[in-house]
Amino acid sequence: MLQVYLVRHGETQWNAERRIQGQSDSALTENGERQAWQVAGRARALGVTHIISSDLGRTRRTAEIIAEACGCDIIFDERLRELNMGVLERRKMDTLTEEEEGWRRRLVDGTPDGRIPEGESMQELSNRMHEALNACRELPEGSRPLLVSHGMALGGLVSTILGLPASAERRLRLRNCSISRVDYQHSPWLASGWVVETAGDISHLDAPALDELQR
Ligand SMILES: O=C(O)[C@H](O)COP(=O)(O)O
Repeated sequence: MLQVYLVRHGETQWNAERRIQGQSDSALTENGERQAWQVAGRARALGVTHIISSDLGRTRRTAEIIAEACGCDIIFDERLRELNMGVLERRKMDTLTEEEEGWRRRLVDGTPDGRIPEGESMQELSNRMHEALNACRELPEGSRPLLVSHGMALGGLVSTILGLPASAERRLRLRNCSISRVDYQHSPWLASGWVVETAGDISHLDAPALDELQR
């Protein structure tokens, strides 16, 4: 059985300011760095052997901290990037017009073909996330990989493994530096292929991120 750990990056400046990131970027806050060290300790205890990360700055920094704790190299994979949020990237949520908030709400509420103008749909996001996850099956026997990615990207991946539409991803609360685990297996008791073992575990963190307290 292949066990794959899924980690969302640490809290960023824009998470704390409630500014939309998508494939734009902002640095980890001090709290985000601390969260990354805490999840890194958990990853070391879990025996992680490979770290595969989105190439955006916030995931890159989180992956570097986990790699230092685990003594692994990092493979960067752009398929693990956050949803492209088109014209709304870099905008503060409380400055959106009614029309813009409507585009965002359609994504959050789970309209299957919702997309922000010039952005990506949840199905497109989920397809590339599955490709990146399936690439883990090529790693040597006994590997225990950890993917570092983003809230909507990981939410879409876990939702679709559960058989929900990719647009159901906002039904999952995947907090900064939470760990989820998915297994590739052929147990007689479970559906063949990927199954979800845990989603959104934050028991290794000593405090939730600022943006999470506001939700
Ligand atoms: O602002 C965003 O892009 C998303 O809502 C959250 O993305 P993140 O997981 O990269 O913070």
